[in-house]
Amino acid sequence: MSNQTIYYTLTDEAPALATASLLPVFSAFAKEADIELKLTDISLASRILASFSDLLPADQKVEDGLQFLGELTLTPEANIVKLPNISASLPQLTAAIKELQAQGYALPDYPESAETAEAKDIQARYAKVLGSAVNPVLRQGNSDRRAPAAVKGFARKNPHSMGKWKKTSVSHVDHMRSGDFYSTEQSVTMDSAQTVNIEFVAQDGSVEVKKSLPLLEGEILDSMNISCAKLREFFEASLQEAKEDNIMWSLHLKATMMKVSHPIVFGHAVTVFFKDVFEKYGELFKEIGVNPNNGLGSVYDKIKSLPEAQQEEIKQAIQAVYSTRPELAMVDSDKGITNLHVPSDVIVDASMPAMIRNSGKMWGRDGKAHDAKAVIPDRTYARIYQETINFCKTNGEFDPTTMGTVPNVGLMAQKAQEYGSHDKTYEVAAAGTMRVVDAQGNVLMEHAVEKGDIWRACQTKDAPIRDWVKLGVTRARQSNTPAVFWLEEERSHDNELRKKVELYLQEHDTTGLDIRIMPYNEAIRFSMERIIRGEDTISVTGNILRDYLTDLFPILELGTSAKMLSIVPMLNGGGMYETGAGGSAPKHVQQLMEENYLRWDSLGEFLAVAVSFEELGIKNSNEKAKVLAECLDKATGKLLDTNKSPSRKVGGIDNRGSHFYLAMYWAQELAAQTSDAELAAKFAPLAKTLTDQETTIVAELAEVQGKAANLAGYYNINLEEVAKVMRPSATFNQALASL
Ligand SMILES: NC(=O)C1=CN([C@@H]2O[C@H](COP(=O)(O)OP(=O)(O)OC[C@H]3O[C@@H](n4cnc5c(N)ncnc54)[C@H](OP(=O)(O)O)[C@@H]3O)[C@@H](O)[C@H]2O)C=CC1
Ligand SMILES: O=C(O)CCC(=O)C(=O)O
Ligand SMILES: [Mg+2]
Repeated sequence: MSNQTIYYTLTDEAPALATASLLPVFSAFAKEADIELKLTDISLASRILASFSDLLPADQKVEDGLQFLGELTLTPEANIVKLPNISASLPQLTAAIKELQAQGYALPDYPESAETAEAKDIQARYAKVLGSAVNPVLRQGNSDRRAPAAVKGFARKNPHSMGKWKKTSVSHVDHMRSGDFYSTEQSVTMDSAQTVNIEFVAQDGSVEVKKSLPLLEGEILDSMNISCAKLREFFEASLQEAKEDNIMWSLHLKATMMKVSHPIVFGHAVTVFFKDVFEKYGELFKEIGVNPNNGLGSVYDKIKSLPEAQQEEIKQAIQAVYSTRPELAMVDSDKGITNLHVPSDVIVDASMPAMIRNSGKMWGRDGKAHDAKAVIPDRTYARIYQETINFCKTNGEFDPTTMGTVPNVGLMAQKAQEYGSHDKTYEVAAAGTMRVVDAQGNVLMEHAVEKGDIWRACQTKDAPIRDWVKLGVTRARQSNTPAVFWLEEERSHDNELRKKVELYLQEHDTTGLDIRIMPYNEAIRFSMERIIRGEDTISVTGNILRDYLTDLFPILELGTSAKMLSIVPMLNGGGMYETGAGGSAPKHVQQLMEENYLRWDSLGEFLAVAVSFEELGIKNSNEKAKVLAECLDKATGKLLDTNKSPSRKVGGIDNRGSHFYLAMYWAQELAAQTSDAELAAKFAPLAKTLTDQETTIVAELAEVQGKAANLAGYYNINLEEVAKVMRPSATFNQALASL
């Protein structure tokens, strides 16, 4: 493997479309510094194909890009630019399978239930692809996410819209008060390396070993349980309260990343909300394969197999429920898609900040925004949103022109905390006890459980914690900013973590630094009190708070988390540069298909690639790579200053136009710099051509807008076909080819 290789990921949806236009720019420039950008396909479609590769004919086999990159992350040479990918919910996974089957791949259907060995094998293969299956594998380091100074400066000068907050807003967060993960969490730190067993003890005393877990010395192991009965009671009470108070009801989960536990929670919300329907048609639904964990969409999908009259009857029964329940938040009011239709439509990290930015309102049936009860059942992290809402009610909305920033240092490496919980999460089949037993037979933790409860264990290894503390201190020192470790005395996991934080802080010179440890509510209030005074505060948090906060603050500060610099310094010395902190923006693809306009902002890619070049330059003493990086950063600054980022609507500059401007400014910077004469000479003609041809190129790009675009595939895109749509300017293409 050449050290001069950067692996650029091909993912899904909007970022994959953007790649068709942007990668040719990066590749053309990189080659002048002897850098190769290798595209590695980790899209949902390719991951499905890879996991069935042994069963596919030779011409349909694909390389397992994720496995390749996963191995690469463990080496010091790793230099990966990672774009957001779909973490597929079951409905998305089945849609992708269907598309691939239609394209001629003889893939098996997803088995709804798996009794035979063959079905079990198929299900296990698909389970590997389901949900957040990429990030936990590639993130072999902790996370450093921040808004670069140029981006923050731009947001201050060009503030995004912010919904007004009124003191009279009745929006709030509703969560369980008992029986959730928060109230049941137990945690231990292993004093020696050993294998422990997760066991289920039935009421008759029989013991079933669910799993053996090899643990390292110093590893933290947690276990916790959600009571199914209390969860359902909570949903019912919450719905009744919302109905009485005449407030919209809106569920916010992360069924994608928490791929085992949250779809089950989502399913309970669906069956409680539509209780009348599920009571009446429960047996029938079972027969036709309705899975409430896949949302109301599953009902509409599966009843298609029934006679028309019966379908109509069920549809009417669903409609009748709406009059007995509070108004339900909508995902797409024009199409009648509710918050309970598909588990991956409303994803809490992005959906709660969007609600808070929008005056605490969600969209209703009438297409208008209304105050809402935001339902986030488990209290562990839900409370930070209530605190933010309280703050906005008291102090009004945040002001992007003056507010400070909250960068994050997140514990994430080696599947830390909830990230690694999926293969240790169980929907309990019968009443009994779930317990963890050590090698000597001592019971380390145990929970009394009932049928339907959701029990899980999480692991956090010592080395990642030590690295995370170091990263927190380093960021505090480098940016001269107070850093707060968010740790809660009420959580036993955090108490174990805290001992290590206090220990490992001693390994660093912290003189002159402001480093604190605070419980979540205080930490967020402290950060927000500082933010409105224009002051910055680093949040040093566990994995889920990392995820939540790196959407929450960017969306309030910058309008989107796409503008974040997201670095993963890997434990083994390599680096992964993630683009932005958000997702793959499915809505953007819809707009491209309808009117050939892609509003995806590639700023995250620009920032990530600059750091990737810089790191490669440092590691390989490649001076040209460093010059490319410096000039790319300057070009990005200029692009912001001159307002050449994509606008939202047809007629403006879209993703492709912003790529052209980036290339033009980048070439201009390279031609003008004096540290590398060879590069300056090489890029001068390109800078001239692009500058001279600006009007022509912009016109060629604008010409295609406004008509439908055919992508020939949603999940399994053909990059050459997509390039026809995404590279419509012959003049620009020729200029790049001439390098
Ligand atoms: N790192 C990763 O791999 C991540 C992957 N995901 C995956 O992404 C998918 C969508 O998740 P979702 O929660 O809807 O979050 P997204 O971040 O994709 O979308 C939320 C909204 O943010 C705005 N947005 C996000 N990125 C950009 C960008 N680059 N340019 C302009 N606007 C942007 C868009 O708003 P508007 O419509 O107003 O333009 C978009 O509709 C899911 O499949 C999820 O699993 C999610 C998070 C991280
Ligand atoms: O892996 C995922 O599903 C989502 C990751 C995410 O949202 C994040 O890292 O911010
Ligand atoms: Mg996120």
